[in-house]
Amino acid sequence: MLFHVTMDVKIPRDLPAEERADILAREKAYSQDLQRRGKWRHIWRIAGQYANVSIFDVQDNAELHDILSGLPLFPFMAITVTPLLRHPSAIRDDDS
Ligand SMILES: O=C(O)CC1=CCC(=O)O1
Repeated sequence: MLFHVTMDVKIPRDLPAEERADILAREKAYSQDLQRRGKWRHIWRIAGQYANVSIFDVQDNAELHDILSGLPLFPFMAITVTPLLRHPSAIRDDDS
């Protein structure tokens, strides 16, 4: 199942710099592992915002929930999930 996910990041300004750096490093490693495993298909920065648009390819809602709630930045993000399905006019074979 494919999901479009928007993550809007809001890290508190008073979070100690060391803690912030540690969370960001863990977030990057977590994301890149999921990308290598084909679960996190796309990640795009939204221009001008500390936010991203991502496409996830997972078994079901529960797997997506587990992945998103395991994000090191999860406590500091507003997340919006939109389920996707193949459009009948799509011509690319790898879109479903
Ligand atoms: O910077 C972001 O958009 C938040 C984020 C998600 C995965 C990652 O590496 O950073």
